[in-house]
Amino acid sequence: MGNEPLNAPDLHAPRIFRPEPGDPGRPKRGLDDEALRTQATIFRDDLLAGHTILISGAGSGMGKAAAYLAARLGANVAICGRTREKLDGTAALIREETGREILCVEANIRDPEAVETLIGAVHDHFGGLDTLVNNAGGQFPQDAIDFSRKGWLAVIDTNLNGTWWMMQEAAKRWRADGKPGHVINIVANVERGMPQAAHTCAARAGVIYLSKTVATEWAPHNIRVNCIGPGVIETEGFRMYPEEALARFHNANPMKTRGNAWDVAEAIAYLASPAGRFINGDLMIIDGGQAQWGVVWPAGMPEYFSDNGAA
Ligand SMILES: CCCCCCCCCCC/C=C/C(=O)SCCNC(=O)CCNC(=O)[C@H](O)C(C)(C)COP(=O)(O)OP(=O)(O)OC[C@H]1O[C@@H](n2cnc3c(N)ncnc32)[C@H](O)[C@@H]1OP(=O)(O)O
Ligand SMILES: NC(=O)C1=CN([C@@H]2O[C@H](COP(=O)(O)OP(=O)(O)OC[C@H]3O[C@@H](n4cnc5c(N)ncnc54)[C@H](OP(=O)(O)O)[C@@H]3O)[C@@H](O)[C@H]2O)C=CC1
Repeated sequence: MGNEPLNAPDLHAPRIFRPEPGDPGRPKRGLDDEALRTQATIFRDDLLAGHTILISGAGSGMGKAAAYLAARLGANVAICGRTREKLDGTAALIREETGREILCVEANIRDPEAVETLIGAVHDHFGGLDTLVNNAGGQFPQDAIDFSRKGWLAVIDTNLNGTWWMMQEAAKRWRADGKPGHVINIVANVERGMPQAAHTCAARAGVIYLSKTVATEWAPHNIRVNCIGPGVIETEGFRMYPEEALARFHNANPMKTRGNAWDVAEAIAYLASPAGRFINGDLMIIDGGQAQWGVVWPAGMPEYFSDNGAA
């Protein structure tokens, strides 16, 4: 697979991709319900019995897979997102496969009052919360120089502020109740930066160091805080990227492959289980080695980089 530039090498031409509503003519991506139903797991059936887990953005992708796996392992599951039908889809899958009911709350994590209500609803419904998974988030691919102010703010507000409102609110409740707690923040592999994803890179780096900091501050309250940094994981979220770019996403890592939502769901289950009890302030990278090698230009590679700089 070559690394030809996707766009004409005009340094002044803005690279913009906006998916059409409904994605006409585009393939569905990620693990569908059928695929989720048939995933095997190494974990025992009752691993998370009695454990309450709240997963944001669980109407699709990694959040949905994580919610489904947690329910299979016996957890009390609460999920949130902005779109009711997507949340209902996750609840229906879980009901059909496990017979368990989950709590679905329509909430925008950018709204701190909605977040306060959400955390309260989980406590009211299940009598507490053990693990919060901040998975909701996203971005669009664009050269940073062309970001609109609104676009920059949307990505920062979702991925940094939204994550913070959730973790702070959960921690306040844990402190008030004198209960232990655990936060898992889904970020991204930002170690080498991310061309055409600078907004999310800034937000995720913020979350990683926020997490490392409060992992210490909140240790006296028995609250652990960890991050998971996925590399290129094929999900419904790939609709944000043009097909020509997606055809090259495997070049992001030396395994030359894409991960899937189950890879991340199993890592979440591991961290939430008793096996994770001494893991705190960590960043678990699940990226097939992207931190060491690989290149992706999700909005099109500028000609300047097209020979890949290989010696
Ligand atoms: C070393 C190797 C590194 C490799 C790096 C590779 C990088 C590729 C990453 C691949 C791996 C990551 C994959 C994923 O994360 S997949 C999951 C993605 N899922 C999503 O992104 C879905 C959620 N995303 C969103 O909801 C939106 O993107 C957003 C976060 C912006 C949500 O904001 P909001 O709900 O407010 O959305 P709006 O549509 O109203 O947009 C607000 C403004 O944002 C600007 N905007 C939005 N879309 C685009 C676009 N496609 N291009 C340019 N600008 C955009 C715009 O200003 C919007 O306002 P207007 O509509 O009024 O103009
Ligand atoms: N897939 C990948 O390769 C990678 C993904 N990530 C990150 O992992 C997380 C999961 O991604 P993935 O499963 O791939 O993508 P998806 O787009 O499938 O999932 C993101 C979910 O977040 C929800 N969401 C977005 N904004 C908000 C908001 N303001 N409030 C509440 N919910 C919101 C969306 O639902 P709705 O729009 O209905 O609210 C959606 O269900 C994201 O943060 C993503 O950026 C990081 C690195 C790589």
